[in-house]
Amino acid sequence: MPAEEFVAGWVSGALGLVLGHPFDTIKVRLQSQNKYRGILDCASQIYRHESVLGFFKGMSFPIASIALVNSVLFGVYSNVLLVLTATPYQERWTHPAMYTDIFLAGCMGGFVQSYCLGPFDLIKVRLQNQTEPRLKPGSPQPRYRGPLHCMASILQKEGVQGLLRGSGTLMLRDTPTLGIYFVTYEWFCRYSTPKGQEPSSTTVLVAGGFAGIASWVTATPLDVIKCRMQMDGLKERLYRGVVHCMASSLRQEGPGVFFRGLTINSARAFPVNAVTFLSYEYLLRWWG
Ligand SMILES: CN(C)C(=N)NCCC[C@H](N)C(=O)O
Repeated sequence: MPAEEFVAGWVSGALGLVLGHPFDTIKVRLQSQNKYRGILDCASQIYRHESVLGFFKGMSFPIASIALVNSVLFGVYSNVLLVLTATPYQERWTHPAMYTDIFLAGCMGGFVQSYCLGPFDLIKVRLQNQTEPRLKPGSPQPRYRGPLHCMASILQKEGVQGLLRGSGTLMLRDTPTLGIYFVTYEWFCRYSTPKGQEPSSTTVLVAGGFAGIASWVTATPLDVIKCRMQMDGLKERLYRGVVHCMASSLRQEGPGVFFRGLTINSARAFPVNAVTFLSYEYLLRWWG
């Protein structure tokens, strides 16, 4: 089993994560709170009330979990593709796989990844949605003092089931969109590279960026619902399930609700996934 693919997935995911976290915080706030007028308003409110640290709320847990999550995604993807095509990584560009195999391997990676990601993502979203400034003495205490306290309070108040809140929606979001992610990446690399050659660094960067955008554009409607399901239960239970959450969000806010955070998701997706794919490819080439 090629273990390098798992390690490369971890390192590349961590680089992308740090770069993209401030965008991610703005997106989560826009999707689950109605008090912001747009991206700039949200960013300036975070900066004014919570300082630059506000953008990095909830980052420690994703950093700790990215080792598991991204290595699972890239490791499962590469190994499923290896099983489907019997072509090792080194021969990927000389014997290109069929797009259906790439899509299936990506879906599988997304499906398995979502099982590991659920509780970490829930804690991240809950922490990102806390608007209390961290360092101001005398200001109200936030509900959660940090990721471990957040996890303990969820377990205590909402039970083990509480830690899995939103996980089903996460799985629905990630399974097809990660298929789209890898297909877009491969398609762009092949389109911009002469047959049989390895793509250049610029091609890998741009292909990774577009793969990120394509996957997030298609993931945004379920991303909004996932975010709402994860915040549900904090004060009162508003939704009876995914379909009820979709229907009531649509009824109350119109179809535009499913595209909330789309611009920021796409703006974040390009640099994050450009860096992720470039470091992934380089690490694997370096290991030979
Ligand atoms: C749910 N979707 C669309 C994805 N997970 N797409 C893959 C991008 C992964 C990358 N770590 C990122 O956060 O952009």
